[in-house]
Amino acid sequence: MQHLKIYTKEDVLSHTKIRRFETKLGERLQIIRNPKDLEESLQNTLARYVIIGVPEDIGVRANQGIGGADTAWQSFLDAFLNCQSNDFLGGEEIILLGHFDFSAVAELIEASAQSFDEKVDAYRHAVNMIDDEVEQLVHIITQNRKLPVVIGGGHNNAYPCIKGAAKGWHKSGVIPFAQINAINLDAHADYRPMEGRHSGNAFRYAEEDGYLEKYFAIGLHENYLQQNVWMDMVNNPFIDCITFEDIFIHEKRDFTQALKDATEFTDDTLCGIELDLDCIANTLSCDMSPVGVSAIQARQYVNYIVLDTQPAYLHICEGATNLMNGRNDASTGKLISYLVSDFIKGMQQVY
Ligand SMILES: N=CN[C@@H](CCC(=O)O)C(=O)O
Repeated sequence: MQHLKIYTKEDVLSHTKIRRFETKLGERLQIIRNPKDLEESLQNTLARYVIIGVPEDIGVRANQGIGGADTAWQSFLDAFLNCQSNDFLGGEEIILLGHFDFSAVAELIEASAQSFDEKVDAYRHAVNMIDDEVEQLVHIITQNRKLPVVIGGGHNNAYPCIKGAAKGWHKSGVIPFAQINAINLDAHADYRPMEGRHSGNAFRYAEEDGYLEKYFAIGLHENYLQQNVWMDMVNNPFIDCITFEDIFIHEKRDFTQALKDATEFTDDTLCGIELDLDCIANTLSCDMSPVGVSAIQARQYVNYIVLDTQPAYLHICEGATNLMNGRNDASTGKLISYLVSDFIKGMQQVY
């Protein structure tokens, strides 16, 4: 994992504003004690949740999308580390492990690719390297029975999350086969064909490679569902979905019923929890939209799914604070921070 940067206490405190008479999460959460031996550090901590950043937009660019998914991580840290440590969330139960830095790879591609097609090919090739490193880290975390909280990055990282978690939870003895389920709140199915890795085909690759058993997508926007993908999904008994239109426009099922259907469909084994921020209306993300669920509904999604499933990991992706088309919004990190704290608080209610 040559691109992984493991954080020190100083790294954490550099994002934490210390204030008298109060304690912030950044003062309480844990770091990896011995970066030279990640496994040993994970084995010797009572912390249960391991947060990692994958601030890259290589997968999005490989999908011909708008870059910028590499910009949300730092603003997430600024928000999350300055949350109050209190009875609702103390912080000791969390390890902030660090982040991957693939920026040199993206710079090299930008500088050397000669044409649009060459660039797309190079980005798709680079996603394989990201897949390998993210998978390896998720594998190590889960085989030590810790829960990865992965902040992206493009939705390409669902593939290494699923693969790494399936292998790791299997190795730990928690599941009998290296195969898990996934629930995804998203405007897009990300089940595009296997044309080279990118942010739009993580679930297809995970299924074809045998690491994803069942997949439930909630809130897909009909306008952005490719007909071939739709046909493949409806003809696959291991995949189910409900569109945004069926919930909010045609009102066939309400949001809570859709969440219940998702957890019932995937309740036979551990389940990856996926959230693409482009499904939240007006949230700065690679395929931002004026139409979508509210931030409160996204928080309800995380809380409901955690309480009603056996989580394998949490992955929040595609958020940005600065997009390559010039749009900015500094609040994305704070939104991610709410979602991460909802996940950990929810987990603590159950386990
Ligand atoms: N993860 C996002 N997937 C979408 C991207 C759409 C876009 O950026 O234009 C998809 O492949 O359809």
